[in-house]
Amino acid sequence: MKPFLVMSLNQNIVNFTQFSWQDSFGNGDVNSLGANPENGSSLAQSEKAVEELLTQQTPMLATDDHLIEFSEALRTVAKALRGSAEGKALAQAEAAEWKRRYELERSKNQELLHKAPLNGVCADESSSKGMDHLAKSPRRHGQENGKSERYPLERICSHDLLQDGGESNSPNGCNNKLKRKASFKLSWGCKGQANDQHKKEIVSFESGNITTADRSSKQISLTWETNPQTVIIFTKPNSTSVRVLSVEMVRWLREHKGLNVYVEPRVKAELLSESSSFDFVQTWEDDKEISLLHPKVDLVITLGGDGTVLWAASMFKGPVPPIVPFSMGSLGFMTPFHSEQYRDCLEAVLKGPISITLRHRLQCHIIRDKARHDYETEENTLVLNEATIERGISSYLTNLECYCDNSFVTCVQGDGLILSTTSGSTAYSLAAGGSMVHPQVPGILFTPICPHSLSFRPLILPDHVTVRVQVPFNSRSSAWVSFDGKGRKQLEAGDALVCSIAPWPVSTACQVESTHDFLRSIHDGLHWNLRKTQSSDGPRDT
Ligand SMILES: NC(=O)c1ccc[n+]([C@@H]2O[C@H](COP(=O)([O-])OP(=O)(O)OC[C@H]3O[C@@H](n4cnc5c(N)ncnc54)[C@H](O)[C@@H]3O)[C@@H](O)[C@H]2O)c1
Ligand SMILES: Nc1ncnc2c1ncn2[C@@H]1O[C@H](COP(=O)(O)OP(=O)(O)OP(=O)(O)O)[C@@H](O)[C@H]1O
Repeated sequence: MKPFLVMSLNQNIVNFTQFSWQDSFGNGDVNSLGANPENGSSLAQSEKAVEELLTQQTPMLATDDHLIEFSEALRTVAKALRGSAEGKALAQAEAAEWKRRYELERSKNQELLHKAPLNGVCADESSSKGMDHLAKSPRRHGQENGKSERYPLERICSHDLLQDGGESNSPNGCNNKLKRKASFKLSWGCKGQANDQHKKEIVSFESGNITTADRSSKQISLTWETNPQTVIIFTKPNSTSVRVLSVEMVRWLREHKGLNVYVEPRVKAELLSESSSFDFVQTWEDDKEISLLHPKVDLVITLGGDGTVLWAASMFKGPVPPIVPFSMGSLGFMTPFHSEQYRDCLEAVLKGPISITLRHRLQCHIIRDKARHDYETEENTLVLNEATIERGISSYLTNLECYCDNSFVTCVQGDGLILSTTSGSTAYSLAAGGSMVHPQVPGILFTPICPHSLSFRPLILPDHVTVRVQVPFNSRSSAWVSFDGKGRKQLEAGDALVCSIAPWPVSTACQVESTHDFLRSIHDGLHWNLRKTQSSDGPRDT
């Protein structure tokens, strides 16, 4: 070893190594390193400096294996870090542009609101459709109960984000004439409480006293600010009743509601085989194209069971439009709407306001041991229910090392482990002994499958953590991971699955409201705690 070289290198790489080791687990504080675009160039310089330093040193002996390995590791770290900083700079530039557009749009809205205080018109509506039309509309924001209300500045309004940025050139008609999505606002409040501003500061500590100012999660209500124009329908395949209903629903949405309708390619073929009059229905060619549709789609409708909701959510790798799930399966934890009453339900949803359940998703990322030096890694997968890591066809116990924010949790020896969202708590996790958790409780369920230990109880972890599950190098067998029961992938020794809460939840429309719907689903779906009531004629405490 050459002490001088090691010292110089250490001075140059101290930050690199800290960043890389943390970041590979999804926990690194990227801001501390890549907070400004200049970091990209300073990191490139550091990388160059490392290169120079390495070439300036006295020639290494062939026996200096450690040193060679160390310098290779350094180059990899520097390369990864530079890529990360460049990505960050790009994202920041994009965020700044969005902020600028937001500010511009907001001041335009306020100006227009000021000019038209009597009808409470949302600015972009007035510019796109004209005041006359708006004055006639029965559902103007701020006019409910005859009141003329100004928007609270803190409201969350979708239209700033969802303006249609560009036209797709899809051959299947994705380049439709729509200019923008319907805008809506979300408001938070408990029953009977007029508070519709969500306070960001949940905990205050004025004068040294810690108090909670607000709940982190509340019943959320969605109010359309402009009329929804476009819906997308996902249907369970190979079901005659679903097929019959989809034909009827598509016709009704077009003829009675004047909506643009997208369906899956398979369904479009089915509709055309019914009648050529369905040629107005739009579709897409491959699943990548559908994610481009998000900026144009106001509402997603599912016809099927929970699996169809999972399927629909999986089509959106980023933000998901609100989903209206109709129950056409046997259980239906996430499908509160009755298909027989679809017209009334859709009328109510299209009119709004509606209660929604905001269902968190997990983003899952596989880190392959053999690709640990590669900057490019496998794509993230988003799950609405769970990621399951299990032994697959192997007859050996799984041996999974689990870490939570880099703290060792435990080693799972058994059939496997389920990392579930709270929405998924009533699915596989429940069958494996996990608790049922209200879907709006933020958290990650850590549920073992048939653990070979008497004391392994399931855990519920907070929503801010990152969980890493690793197949140790000395494991007797590999493991398999599946996502919402699909897309199974093998995890070999040294591979890891990293999961954290995704920034894109799935909002599903409620029949009544979130808690009511959840309780109804566990009563009706599972017959939870059903027992004959004990009669009162018997012994009593005196
Ligand atoms: N032993 C088990 O209970 C078990 C085993 C494998 C998979 N699953 C679940 O099946 C899901 C995939 O569903 P699918 O419909 O594509 O497959 P599927 O057709 O095999 O149906 C699985 C069942 O799970 C129910 N289900 C799905 N999500 C649910 C939820 N969030 N709450 C309550 N029940 C739910 C469905 O209604 C269905 O009855 C997986 O995400 C997993 O949770 C359960
Ligand atoms: N549009 C779709 N395209 C392809 N597969 C789908 C689609 N919708 C649903 N599926 C798959 O079909 C399967 C069954 O769907 P779903 O759970 O909705 O119906 P179900 O099994 O009849 O309902 P339940 O489980 O409540 O009885 C699921 O595995 C789901 O992934």
